[in-house]
Amino acid sequence: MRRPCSPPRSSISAPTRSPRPRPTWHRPASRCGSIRLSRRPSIGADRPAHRKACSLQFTLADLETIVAARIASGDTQASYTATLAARGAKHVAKKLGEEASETVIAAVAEDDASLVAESADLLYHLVVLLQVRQIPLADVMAELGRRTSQSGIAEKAARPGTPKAGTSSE
Ligand SMILES: N=c1c2ncn([C@@H]3O[C@H](COP(=O)(O)OP(=O)(O)OP(=O)(O)O)[C@@H](O)[C@H]3O)c2ncn1[C@@H]1O[C@H](COP(=O)(O)O)[C@@H](O)[C@H]1O
Repeated sequence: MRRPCSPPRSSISAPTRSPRPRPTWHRPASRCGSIRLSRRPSIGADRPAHRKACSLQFTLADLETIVAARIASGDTQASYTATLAARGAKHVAKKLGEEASETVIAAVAEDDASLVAESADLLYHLVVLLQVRQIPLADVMAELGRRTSQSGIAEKAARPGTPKAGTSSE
């Protein structure tokens, strides 16, 4: 599990009893250490995204940019993303499934910080999987955007073979 930025010393609270404490605080931009950056140009290209991350305006599109650069670098010595991608879509999908399970466990049995951390792991692995399959995140966002024209309940009711409201046996 990835660690978030450490807080300034003055804001560190007493240790919790949670087996996997995951603080949600964030360092000021100049001290942020949540994202590892290389000095090499290919990987250092995501420096603007790092600055953005540390100002709490980070987006999934920013993460996609970093992930794409790491995969393109092919640097399996320095990059977990490159290592993950090199093992192929099946392996990334398996990791995504594990992260999904950990997110579910965090949702039902752990604290908010754990759920936030597991959710970040889950989204990261999803972004890597989409990149490995060469599917732009924009395609997923477009699909989500398309769905805003209809409620989930209306969409489900419109599916062929779905019983009309009030006629279900459940
Ligand atoms: N957001 C993430 C991120 N979230 C989780 N992880 C990594 O995902 C890995 C898997 O987590 P697990 O807890 O499952 O660890 P594990 O079971 O020991 O993993 P395995 O060795 O079995 O694969 C860990 O190494 C985490 O560090 C991430 N690795 C990278 N990123 C982002 O990707 C960028 C590039 O990272 P690198 O490719 O490593 O340079 C980073 O700057 C971040 O922005």
